[in-house]
Amino acid sequence: MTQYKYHICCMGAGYVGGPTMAVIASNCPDIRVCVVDLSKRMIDAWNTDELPIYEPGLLEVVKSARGRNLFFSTDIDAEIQKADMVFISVNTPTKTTGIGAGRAANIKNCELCARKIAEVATGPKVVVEKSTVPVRTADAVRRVLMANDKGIDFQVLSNPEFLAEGTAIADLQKPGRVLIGGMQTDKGKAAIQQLVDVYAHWVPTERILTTSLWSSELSKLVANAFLAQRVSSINSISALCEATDADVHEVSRALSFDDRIGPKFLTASVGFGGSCFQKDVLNLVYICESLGLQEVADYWYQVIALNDYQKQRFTRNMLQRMFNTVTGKKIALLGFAFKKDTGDTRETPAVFVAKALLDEGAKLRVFDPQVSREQMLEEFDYTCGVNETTLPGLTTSDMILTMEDAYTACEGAHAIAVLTEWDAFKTLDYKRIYASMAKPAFVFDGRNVVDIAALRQIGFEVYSIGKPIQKNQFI
Ligand SMILES: NC(=O)C1=CN([C@@H]2O[C@H](COP(=O)(O)OP(=O)(O)OC[C@H]3O[C@@H](n4cnc5c(N)ncnc54)[C@H](O)[C@@H]3O)[C@@H](O)[C@H]2O)C=CC1
Ligand SMILES: O=C(O)[C@H]1O[C@H](OP(=O)(O)OP(=O)(O)OC[C@H]2O[C@@H](n3ccc(=O)[nH]c3=O)[C@H](O)[C@@H]2O)[C@H](O)[C@@H](O)[C@@H]1O
Repeated sequence: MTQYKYHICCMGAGYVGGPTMAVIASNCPDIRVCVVDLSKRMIDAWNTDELPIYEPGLLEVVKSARGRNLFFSTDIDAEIQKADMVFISVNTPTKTTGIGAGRAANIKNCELCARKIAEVATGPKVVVEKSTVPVRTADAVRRVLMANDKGIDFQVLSNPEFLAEGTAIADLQKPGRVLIGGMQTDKGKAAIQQLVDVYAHWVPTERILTTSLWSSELSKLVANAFLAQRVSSINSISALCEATDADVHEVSRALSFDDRIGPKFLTASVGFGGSCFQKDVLNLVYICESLGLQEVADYWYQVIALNDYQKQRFTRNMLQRMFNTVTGKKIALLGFAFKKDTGDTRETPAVFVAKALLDEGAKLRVFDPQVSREQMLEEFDYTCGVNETTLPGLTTSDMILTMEDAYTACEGAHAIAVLTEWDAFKTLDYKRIYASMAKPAFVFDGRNVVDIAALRQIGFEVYSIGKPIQKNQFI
């Protein structure tokens, strides 16, 4: 039987738990890592080569360690008992009801994990908050754990994750930084060191930062808020560019040469999506409001308000350019995921654009290389309440068709809306697409991926975020 130096259990086998633990296991053959989840479906999929999430390079990493020192299981109690260290990597979505609804993060799942650990543990453990949580959640986790009546010692650490979907493996293999927060007591420092030792297997120690628990928890929320703020900032400028014939790409580039600003996160878009930016900024807003810091809350809330404006602005422009009606018109949506190289659709701007078009009576033909029809319809239902019962007299198939490829999606369409920046959309045969579409044929590019000049040459009427508008094309 293999002897492991250390045992890790991770509760939550989602976008963070799965890839993070796979990378730990592949870099630490001396550590046994087991990822557990309440969802048998997720665990079963992790044990096949049809992983439950799409992430470039993930399957190779999983295969390199699965069965050696990486395991996926639903036997949560047994795996917690075996572990020296338990990561909590469960979802912390925005609350939908009760106090703080629409703002506060729901940490119910984290608390349930802490209760489960306290219930089944038979020896001391380091418990690591990997989920993104409101600042001071570690205190709640610690109190739940310490309320066990077995006299077991638990140390709680905060180790927020900074990976981005689509680049998760690269981000995990070569992280910009690993952040570990812990109590500044002897036991707390010893626990911090245990986690440092895990990451030090492959991360240079100068990139492993240690802080207090509260600084670590808060830094994660603030990092996402700063990133989201940059996207909202450049998106606000995209509206100004369209009004002045400036080009947002040129403006971004000009900014990026200033070292103090830098080149990243300056790409204007139809709006940011994903499961975290909105959730985490709203959570920051809620925390500030709860602490009576209303001006600070208002400041950060603008990041969300601008993002909503950007999504609405995109759809309003489509409507206005298409003679103020899309009723009965076929519209091809290219892309549905919230960004390229992922199949994740949580908070995707595509669903908001799609919902607004459906409200106007459009018929949607959607293509995304990584999103199934089932998942799209789930997203419509979850985010906008659109389902068979809310489309009176219609089935969802009357209004939303998912297509095999971009070409069939565009056949007979009046307009194309590019909503995810998949590389493949840059090199489509747009001449062929143009020939198959109703005329005038519109392209609304929410991701600035198409070659505007080339498409205009073919005959398309093209509108891209933050780009000079082509005036009087048909006059
Ligand atoms: N998705 C991302 O790119 C990133 C997410 N985060 C944060 O990481 C946390 C997890 O996010 P995701 O992995 O995206 O969520 P997810 O929804 O993909 O996965 C969470 C998993 O936890 C499981 N779970 C829930 N309660 C459980 C319990 N009591 N016991 C065992 N399993 C349980 C669920 O069944 C689900 O499979 C969130 O707090 C999120 O804000 C942080 C950085 C990046
Ligand atoms: O906490 C999290 O969940 C993660 O949130 C983001 O990662 P993610 O949401 O996966 O993806 P991003 O690359 O940040 O993109 C978020 C959204 O912003 C949009 N975006 C991003 C960059 C940009 O310049 N413009 C822009 O519109 C993307 O298209 C996407 O819709 C952060 O980048 C991660 O560091 C963080 O760990």
